[in-house]
Amino acid sequence: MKKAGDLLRATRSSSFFFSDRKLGSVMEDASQRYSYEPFLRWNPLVEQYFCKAYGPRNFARISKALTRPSCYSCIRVNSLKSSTDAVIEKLLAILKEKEVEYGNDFNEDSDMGTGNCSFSTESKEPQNLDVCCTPASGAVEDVTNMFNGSFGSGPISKCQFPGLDYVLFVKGSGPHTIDYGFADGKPPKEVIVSRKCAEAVLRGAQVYVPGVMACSAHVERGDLVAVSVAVEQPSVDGGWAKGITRGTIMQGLSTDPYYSERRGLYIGQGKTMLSRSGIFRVSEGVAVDMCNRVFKLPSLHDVLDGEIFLQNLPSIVAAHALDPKKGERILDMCAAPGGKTTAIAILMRDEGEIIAADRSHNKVLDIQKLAAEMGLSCIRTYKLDALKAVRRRSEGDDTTNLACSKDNYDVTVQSSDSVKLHVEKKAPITLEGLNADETLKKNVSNEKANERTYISKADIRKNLRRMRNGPGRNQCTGGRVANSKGFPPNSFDRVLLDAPCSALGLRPRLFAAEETIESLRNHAKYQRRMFDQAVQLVRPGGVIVYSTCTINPGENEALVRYALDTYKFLSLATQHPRIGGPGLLGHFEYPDGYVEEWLRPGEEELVQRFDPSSPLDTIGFFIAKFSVGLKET
Ligand SMILES: C[S@@+](CC[C@H](N)C(=O)[O-])C[C@H]1O[C@@H](n2cnc3c(N)ncnc32)[C@H](O)[C@@H]1O
Repeated sequence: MKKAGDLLRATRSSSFFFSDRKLGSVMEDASQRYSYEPFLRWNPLVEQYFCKAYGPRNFARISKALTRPSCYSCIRVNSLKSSTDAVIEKLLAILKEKEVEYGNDFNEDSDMGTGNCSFSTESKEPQNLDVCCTPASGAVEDVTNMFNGSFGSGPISKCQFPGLDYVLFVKGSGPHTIDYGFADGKPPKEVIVSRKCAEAVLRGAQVYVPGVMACSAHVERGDLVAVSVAVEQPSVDGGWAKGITRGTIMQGLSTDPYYSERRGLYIGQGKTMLSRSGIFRVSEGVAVDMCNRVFKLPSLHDVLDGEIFLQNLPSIVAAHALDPKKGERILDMCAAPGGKTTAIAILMRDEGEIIAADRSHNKVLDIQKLAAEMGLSCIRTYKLDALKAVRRRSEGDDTTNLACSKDNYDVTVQSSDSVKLHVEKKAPITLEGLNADETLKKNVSNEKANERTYISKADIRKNLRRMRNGPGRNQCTGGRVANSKGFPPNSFDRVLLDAPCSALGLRPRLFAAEETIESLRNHAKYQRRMFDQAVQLVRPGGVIVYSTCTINPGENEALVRYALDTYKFLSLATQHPRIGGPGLLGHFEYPDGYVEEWLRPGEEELVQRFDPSSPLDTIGFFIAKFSVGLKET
């Protein structure tokens, strides 16, 4: 049986692994070199584990899908502020006005040099709005069916799933073949960016100065450059290294850094906003204005503040699965930046109480900002370690206090009228992460990874501010955050645990080998401990929804198995809407003899597993919903 890695390598070999001796020669096939055909590297044991879970072919498909962005942007309309039709109209006008068609938001007046990069409808790129990205499965018809043909000839479509007509899809396109201007053996001028920068660019961002690793000699402002990415490579110590010094000059020769490794890793063409020396002299700002992208997704981050929220479809479905009712008391245990919290609040028509907690002070501020932006008043935010979310008896009723930013004296206090701050007493200065479990913290770096999908407008504004003004003291935005000591058992009608996880479902991803079998198992341990807290906090008769954005069954099906085997009063509940696929049955035996159990027959249809390679073309995501029966005393 061929392993997924073998299959991937086999597909890749014809274009990627021909002799290095040919590289740099005029004989080199430019269409192969200057293409986007990434290959996702995994830790070998992790790859084996996933091959067992999915089968090698499926895993190869999933792995491939992860290297690409979804072929559409998903938008949730704030139905308390606007109507879906009104938003469609505004978005169409915005798209037209800015000519932000499929990521080509670069026609704004520019004082750049000449270059042939400006967007026009006569561009060489296909402008056919009906051309979606090739889904990983290759089944364009399936994607069209998924949208029930509702895109028609326009770029925006309403979601056709029952109850989700306030969700909009804005079509993107790709992968596009780009002519990088390789002529007569003369290589184009180039810019190499970091992997994280490249992943952001594939999602529609520009290349910012900190993301540039290397650049051709003699690059001037206004030059057209080919942008490629330096992905981590095996290092001599057996780990992975970036292996490129920032500021390296490229000569267009095979001796350039990562020359062969960058083959097939070209993400587009752009116009430099600074000269080579400028790029490495300044610390912020746009370095390359991407004008010709491999994937074109409309850039909608900065529009219709408060009226819309860019959110992955499975996240919206997770809020629905919780089925919150007006007037209920809901806990969102790991809530920042508040995407699901605000979705829940809107489903409750802003009536009831949502406790939105996160362990990070600054991220709690982000929830506040988002709630304020969306005009939601039923959300109370707290800084709380979900591992200590159940209040111990000895801590009495003094549930919360006020934690201020580290340099509170120097910053403007930001609070919002529409976000209730439950403030009972002024607290001493609290440092972020003080409560976090140190051992687990060492092993689990999920928080950072997870941040990547959830980009709130607050984040974008914050980043823009930082670009302009620098990070500021302690990188702290300042503001008031209520510090919680936890909540009494059985005090919530419903609990959402959108757990920090390995984030191996997020797209696009160009490197996955940082996760080992051990780190994956540590994520799972962390999640179980959080789940234990959720079980105590929800009342009998209540509901728990558990979700992750990873494809790892150890953090998904195995958590469900743990929950059902540990707490006999829990049962899996049916979810509405049901859009994802079934869960995984079976088990996996680790080399150390530990057997990880997944679902048993009959349980698989009760969870939702979003496969990134399926025609839905979403991120990898998992949702389980539990009904809580009478608890043992
Ligand atoms: C997957 S993200 C949550 C995304 C959020 N639910 C949304 O939809 O916008 C996981 C969050 O868990 C938080 N987190 C990680 N460890 C935590 C802990 N021990 N207690 C509380 N929050 C934690 C992270 O700060 C991160 O914001």
